[in-house]
Amino acid sequence: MSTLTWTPDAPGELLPGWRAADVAAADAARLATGVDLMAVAAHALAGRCAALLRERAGGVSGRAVVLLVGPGNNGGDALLAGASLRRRGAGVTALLLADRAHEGGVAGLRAAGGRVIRPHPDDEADLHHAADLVRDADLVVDGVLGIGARGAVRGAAHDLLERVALRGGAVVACDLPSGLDPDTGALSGPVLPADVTVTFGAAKAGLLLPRGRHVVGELVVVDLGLEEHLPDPALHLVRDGGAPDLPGPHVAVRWPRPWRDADKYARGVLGVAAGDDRYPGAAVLACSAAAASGVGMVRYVPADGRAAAVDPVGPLVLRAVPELLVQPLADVGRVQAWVVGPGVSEPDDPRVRHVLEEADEPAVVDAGALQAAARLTREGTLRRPDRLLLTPHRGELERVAGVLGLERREDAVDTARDVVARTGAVVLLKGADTVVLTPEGRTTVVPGGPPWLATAGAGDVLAGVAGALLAAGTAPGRAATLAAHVHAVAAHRASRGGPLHAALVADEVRGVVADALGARVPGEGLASGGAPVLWDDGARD
Ligand SMILES: NC(=O)C1=CN([C@@H]2O[C@H](COP(=O)(O)OP(=O)(O)OC[C@H]3O[C@@H](n4cnc5c(N)ncnc54)[C@H](O)[C@@H]3O)[C@@H](O)[C@H]2O)[C@@H](O)CC1
Ligand SMILES: Nc1ncnc2c1ncn2[C@@H]1O[C@H](COP(=O)(O)OP(=O)(O)O)[C@@H](O)[C@H]1O
Ligand SMILES: [K+]
Repeated sequence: MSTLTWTPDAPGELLPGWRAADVAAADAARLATGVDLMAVAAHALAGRCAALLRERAGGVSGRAVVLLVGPGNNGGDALLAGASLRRRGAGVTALLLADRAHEGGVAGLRAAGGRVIRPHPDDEADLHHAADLVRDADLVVDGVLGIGARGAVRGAAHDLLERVALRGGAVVACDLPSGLDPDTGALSGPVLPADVTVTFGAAKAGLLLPRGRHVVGELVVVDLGLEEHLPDPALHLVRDGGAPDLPGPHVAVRWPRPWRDADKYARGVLGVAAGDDRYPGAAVLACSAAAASGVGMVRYVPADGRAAAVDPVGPLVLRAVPELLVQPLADVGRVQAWVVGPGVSEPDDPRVRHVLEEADEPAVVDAGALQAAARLTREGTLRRPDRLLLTPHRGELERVAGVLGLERREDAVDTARDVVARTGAVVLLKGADTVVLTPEGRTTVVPGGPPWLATAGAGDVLAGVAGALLAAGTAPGRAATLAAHVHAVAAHRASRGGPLHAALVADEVRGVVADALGARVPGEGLASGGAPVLWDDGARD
């Protein structure tokens, strides 16, 4: 599977993505100014195809290019790019896979000397021949469907894609890989994973969402001058620092830093209400990760109101983080934020009740506290939802949605959006990639760690990192995005391509943050440079 990178090296911390309808409307507005958008799009597409041919096949002239052409303008782009490649000496064959094809495109390719074939959808020999052409090509341009796509690819294109889906040669997707839903990234039917996706005018949201991201390859966004015609983006993707184990500029700019004469209380005290006799390790992991993230102090609150002297979990936590305080619920000192739920197995744990029903500080609500948050939402008694960050994985999200009585959705991101709307809290949806959704309607996709991160306790580490950020005054939405990114980068470092366990991820967190803060922030010199930087209040999200 390819991973997504994007070119040119766009400035900024986040890559925005838009809904197909918004891009189509912007296209129309721009077309009305008299610009030949298709010519610009096809020119850029041909340029990237030529570059890929040079990289992969040693040149353009004499190389075999096959165009998969659908009924609309997407096929038109591919045909015109094919004409350009033909003029550069490539052998270009267009396979027309629908009952109609862009007329100007077909004429342009023919005029340049390209070959045009229309395989009969019911003729086995025709399809067989077409599949052979695709398999033997140095480069395939996927121009079957673009933003006009509705559902899985149908007809001859479907049958052909099914036959060639696992071919080895280079694939360039025109605007988007056909079969990928431009809004949700859902893949239906056969899809040719692309080495490069050349997308026009603006990145489509589906190219950045978890399900779509992995068939996009390198993403090239062609500037069509649409900026002034586009509304706010539907979502953003967080960029890394150039490699998965390097933190991106997002962290350098937004991670809270202590000012010069800060003290431990002002820097943020985190209460951790996690772990019990069944799951003591969750407390260790959440506290270790919080300490590694730069919190001023951790107060660990054991189960059942037990004093430190008799609680069996306290000594384990103290061994991992000697500087923390073990304080039973009745005696816990002031905190600026909470982590509640990791490793909490009793639904009636008094710590959960305290944090969700009595406390007013911001809180990360994870694992054993999620259903209680849902139940209290239903009963209308959940306190300060706008200061809560819910961190479910898919299974937990389903259960939360069930308690809330929400309609079943096919896509977990849609379910998460419904949970945000119903609870008024930020939701961080865990998975191979992480998606953060806020009540203000902001959706941020954070590229995940390696699949090795799907391991017990990894979520406890994430909760600790996010809790430290909340304690420092970072708003829940921003804390979620920062924590998920640092967690993923730390996991890449802990893994180095091989197995990891959760405690190793917590160990890497400190180095990831240090590297991010040592990095230069564009226009600001050294990120940590001299002048006091106050914990900010999240207003910049
Ligand atoms: N609008 C513009 O000005 C620009 C459009 N451009 C290109 O035009 C594309 C959009 O063109 P269109 O609106 O013609 O849409 P498409 O080229 O995506 O094709 C949509 C057509 O395919 C058919 N179709 C839809 N879903 C199907 C399915 N599941 N299986 C089989 N056939 C299906 C429908 O008949 C529909 O008319 C963009 O993706 C982009 O490549 C670019 O040239 C840039 C400028
Ligand atoms: N396939 C995967 N690839 C990468 N990261 C994953 C994958 N599956 C889960 N993760 C990440 O691993 C962590 C698992 O958290 P969680 O399910 O809460 O585990 P636990 O409850 O054992 O701590 C999350 O950060 C999640 O995003
Ligand atoms: K396409």
